[in-house]
Amino acid sequence: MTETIQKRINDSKAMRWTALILIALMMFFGYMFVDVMSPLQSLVEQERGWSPSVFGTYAASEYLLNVFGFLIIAGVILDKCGIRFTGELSASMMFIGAAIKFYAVSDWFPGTGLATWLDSWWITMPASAKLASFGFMIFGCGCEMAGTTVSKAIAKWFKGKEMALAMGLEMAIARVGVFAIFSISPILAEKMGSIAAPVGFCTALVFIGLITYTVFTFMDRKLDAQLGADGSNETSDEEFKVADLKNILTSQIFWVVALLCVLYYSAIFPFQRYGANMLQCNLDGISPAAASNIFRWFPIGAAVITPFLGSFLDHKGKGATMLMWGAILLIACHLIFAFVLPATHSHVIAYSTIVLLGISFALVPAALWPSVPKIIDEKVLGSAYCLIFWVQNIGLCFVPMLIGSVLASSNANNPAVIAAKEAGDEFIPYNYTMPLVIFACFGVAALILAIYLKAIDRKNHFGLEEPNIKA
Ligand SMILES: NCCCC[C@H](NC(=O)[C@@H](N)CC(=O)O)C(=O)O
Repeated sequence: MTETIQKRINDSKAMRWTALILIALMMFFGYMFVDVMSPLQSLVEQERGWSPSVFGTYAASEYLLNVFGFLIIAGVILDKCGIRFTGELSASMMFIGAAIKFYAVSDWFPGTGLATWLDSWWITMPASAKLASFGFMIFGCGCEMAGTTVSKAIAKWFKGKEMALAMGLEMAIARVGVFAIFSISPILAEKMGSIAAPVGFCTALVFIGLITYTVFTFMDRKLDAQLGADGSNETSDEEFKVADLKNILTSQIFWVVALLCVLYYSAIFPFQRYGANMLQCNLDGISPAAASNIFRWFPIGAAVITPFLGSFLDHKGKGATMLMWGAILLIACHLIFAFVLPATHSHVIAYSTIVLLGISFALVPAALWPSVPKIIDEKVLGSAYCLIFWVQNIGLCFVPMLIGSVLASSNANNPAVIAAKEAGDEFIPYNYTMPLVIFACFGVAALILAIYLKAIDRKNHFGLEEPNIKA
């Protein structure tokens, strides 16, 4: 008998890819909101009086509650209440946080009683920055919880199917969002004459994300009805217990993956903040805009390649090997930036290293996130994703501060930097060798963990090297 019977909603290609688009849109708009103010730093300083250090405090606020334990609670909520409730909760938190931040930077806020009160303490931090940081903190909790919920949702909908491709596409769509907002945000701010305009625009998009996720929950309800589950814990027959967290935290492979994740991402996201300036410092005479133009190929390159690597992983496997190659490329790129670029000032080397780094940034995320369901029991998958994010967020919160202080101390006696500062120049020609060597060291540690991961996978047969789709 050759006839195939479609049993469940996710057996239909059209339905499962529609589900993916609906949930990916929430992350697309979320990632846009995260970076909406990143290209507006000098404008925020002019309009609202945020100094660079105020801007730094505001940027760190996104991670604050997550680092102090919110992500652990988020994991429990996700495994106890399921992807529908947690997704709605996170999308709502993203919207509420975004709306608070929009109000804080809007013209309606100055002069209110709240603004006067917020201005009366910690006076170096303007009232608008305090309220915006509060909103961004709530948004950050929602966005990270959403990131893990989406991974668990994809694992549920694409189990035994194109799971890595789906996760790769979701990340690619989110990266396109970052790329898009870096171009749109300054244009909107200029055309509307206010930084509040792009923030308001992205707040509206976050609300649309809440709607698209709500539509997905109806599809997911149908899948659960077909699975015969009751909807409270959709992916497992056994009920999740908080005590199960102990099993994750005492699992060796969990720690290998979590540490690999924090080390790798600590050499990527914090580098993203300095990348354009690093290129400007090493390619004589190039403008900030020209440096950004080279640098933007990094996330967009990763976005293009990630789905292909995801598809490769689905059909051929080799997840642990991909993690190793991602770490090797990361080390090579940071060392080229540290030693070869300052010696050659070559645009060709700059471009090719950015492309190589983009390939690394595709290899590791494409292999890492779909590997988690292979090593962690389904009923604690949400908690595992959240705990990995938690460890990662600690790194993402502190590494930028480490890099900033290493950059300052390693340039304290740099004659070119001293001269530029004395002359009041806008452009300070920093030497980035030390921060880049630190990034490369993170890569070396990640590579050692990737090699170890491959070895324990071979011994314990987790299936990290095997394809997701069995022929
Ligand atoms: N469903 C998404 C999987 C994770 C994607 C990953 N993002 C993160 O790790 C975030 N925690 C980063 C952040 O905190 O900004 C990525 O590769 O973007």
